[in-house]
Amino acid sequence: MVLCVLKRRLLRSSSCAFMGRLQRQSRGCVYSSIHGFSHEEIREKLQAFPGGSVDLLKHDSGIAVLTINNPARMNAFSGSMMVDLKERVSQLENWSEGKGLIVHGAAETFCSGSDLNAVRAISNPQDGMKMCMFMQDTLTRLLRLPLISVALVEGRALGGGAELTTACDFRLMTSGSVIQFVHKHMGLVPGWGGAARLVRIVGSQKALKLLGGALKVDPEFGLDIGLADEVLEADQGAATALQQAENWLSRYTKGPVPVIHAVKKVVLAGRELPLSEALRTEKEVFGTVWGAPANLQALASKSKHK
Ligand SMILES: CC[C@H](C(=O)O)C(=O)SCCNC(=O)CCNC(=O)[C@H](O)C(C)(C)COP(=O)(O)OP(=O)(O)OC[C@H]1O[C@@H](n2cnc3c(N)ncnc32)[C@H](O)[C@@H]1OP(=O)(O)O
Repeated sequence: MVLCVLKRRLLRSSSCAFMGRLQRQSRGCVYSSIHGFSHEEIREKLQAFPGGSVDLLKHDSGIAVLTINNPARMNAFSGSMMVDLKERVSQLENWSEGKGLIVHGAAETFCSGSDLNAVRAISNPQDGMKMCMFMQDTLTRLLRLPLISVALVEGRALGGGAELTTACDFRLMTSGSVIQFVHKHMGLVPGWGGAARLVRIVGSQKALKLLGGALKVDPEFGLDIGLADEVLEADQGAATALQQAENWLSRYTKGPVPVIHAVKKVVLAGRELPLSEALRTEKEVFGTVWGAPANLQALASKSKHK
């Protein structure tokens, strides 16, 4: 009897710890006030550099489209767009029916990084650090969404735009597109978390070459080094690149929401956590799908995997 109660308490407390860990991991804030990070202060500073927008459209299919929208500046990120992006990510964190996300740029080009006009105005180290923390926080939360995400790269993804592509699970490149970490040419290194993520995607040797040489990655090179997952050729049937990206993504988002979320969570754990912690997380996530409706339905239907 006592043993049972103890066991139940232990289970409850370990499941609380697990939920806390998952929540921290999935909400994924990197910085807090201990790091001198004041969300409100930075937000106010960034709002002083307006222009463009970041737009979110959620489809009934469970796939949302996030559009970086500042075509007059090749979709460069103004300060207010950085704030917009954070708000859109918060909305996606609370989208319980969501399964997939496509991030793309307006007018057939991806994003040319930070708006250089804003960059020039805040080119002192203190403001640079604040912007860096703000964007690291946002892009980490973007990558940790329980959705399967794709960056659709048309035209150019430069500087911070290249970094944004690495905050998605996959990258699709259209013919003629280029991803380029131009930071070295600007006397910089990535600051939006792009270097850390790039190393995890292509490995440290290739990341060193891409950053050290500010190399232009075209679709063929992208596929070769594993930065691009697929090249979308111009479609004879006149499907737009966005429609092609939706078709591509829907292969991975087919199925019930809890199962897709579970898939993303176990992969995220494997990607980010030390093995023993990743295994524990996998066990806990497994516990949420084992015997759940989708599992019971599959068992009842005697499915064959031919
Ligand atoms: C380095 C890291 C840093 C960060 O992490 O925060 C950054 O991201 S800094 C930004 C890095 N990006 C750049 O330096 C891009 C500079 N721009 C270009 O190389 C070209 O404009 C290019 C290749 C994107 C497009 O060239 P194209 O000849 O096709 O068009 P235009 O040059 O005429 O560009 C049209 C229009 O857009 C303005 N533009 C482009 N990028 C930016 C930008 N990042 N910030 C502000 N404005 C940008 C460009 O000035 C033109 O405006 P216009 O008024 O017509 O002159």
